[in-house]
Amino acid sequence: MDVVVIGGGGTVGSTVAYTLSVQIPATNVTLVDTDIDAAEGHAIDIRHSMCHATYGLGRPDFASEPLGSVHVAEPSPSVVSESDCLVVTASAPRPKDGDARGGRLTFLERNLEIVDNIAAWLNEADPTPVIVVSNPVDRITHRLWRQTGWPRQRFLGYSLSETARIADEIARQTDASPREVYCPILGEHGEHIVPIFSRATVSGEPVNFSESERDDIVEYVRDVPYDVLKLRGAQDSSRWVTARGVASVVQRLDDDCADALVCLSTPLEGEYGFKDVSLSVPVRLDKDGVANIVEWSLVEEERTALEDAYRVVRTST
Ligand SMILES: NC(=O)C1=CN([C@@H]2O[C@H](COP(=O)(O)OP(=O)(O)OC[C@H]3O[C@@H](n4cnc5c(N)ncnc54)[C@H](O)[C@@H]3O)[C@@H](O)[C@H]2O)C=CC1
Ligand SMILES: O=C([O-])CC(=O)C(=O)O
Repeated sequence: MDVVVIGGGGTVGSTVAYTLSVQIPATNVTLVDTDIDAAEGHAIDIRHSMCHATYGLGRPDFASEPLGSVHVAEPSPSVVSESDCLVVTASAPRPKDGDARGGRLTFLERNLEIVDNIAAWLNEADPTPVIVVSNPVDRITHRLWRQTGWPRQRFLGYSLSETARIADEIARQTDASPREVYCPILGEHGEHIVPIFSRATVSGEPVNFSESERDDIVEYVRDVPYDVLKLRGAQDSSRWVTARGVASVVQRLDDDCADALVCLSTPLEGEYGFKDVSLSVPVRLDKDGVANIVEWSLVEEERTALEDAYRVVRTST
């Protein structure tokens, strides 16, 4: 599989490249970045890390598999046309107040300019599935769709770290393993997340929380990326959970795994009664991106929260 990471010289982009090299060793990754030296520095380092696999150190099974590579390239439509998917992590540096809760929105104006620049060279290329990571992800996904003119089915805004965070918190509260927890999240990647507790399960069984327990869980999910930022220093965002989630979406595109649903942000044109907005909703994926959007029936509280997310995101898109 050939994956282009636009913003690949940065924290998340380079970690996506590394994670792909471990999770799907045959992947060829191309890093595109305005800071070409940073991208080259990461490409060399990750290529060296892959040599551990060729020697079979610790993972002899890799030795017989084809190995991909990691390279840099200048932005060009041909790089994109030759790829199976794009990951967009390009971003302005985090603004001063961007490490406080709600900080994703502080990137909005500068990242809209950045994706407009990217769209200007992308739209000469053949439409390719795009996983958008740059924040605020729902608005940036929508803008990139509008500016490229590619089919909306190609656009997948990445919001799955919140699903991982809620699984971790529910596991803690119920004394279960996070692997046994399922609680999908719709809505905005931000303050207006909409956890679908009515579909939550632990070890395959429905789970009930009181209103105050639900509120505590949601507050944890809203707070924790900013706690992580502050602990590590404001320029180091949640690279590990994000990169692993993005690599898993890339893998899912490759698997053509039609039946399993995943919640990602994609442009809506009437689904859930919304249009002119991108929000996370359940989608089936195929190699071209969104195969179809699934409309779940929601309980009243979830429906109201989703409508709030729509109003907030749409007015600033
Ligand atoms: N959706 C999610 O779950 C997450 C989103 N993010 C967001 O992802 C973005 C990237 O985060 P980091 O990697 O930590 O930032 P970073 O600052 O380390 O990396 C951004 C990279 O984009 C490059 N860049 C800027 N303009 C460009 C352009 N026009 N073309 C190509 N490259 C360009 C920069 O040179 C830099 O290397 C941020 O907006 C962040 O908020 C981060 C973590 C999770
Ligand atoms: O605010 C950020 O850059 C990080 C982010 O979106 C996340 O980790 O979910």
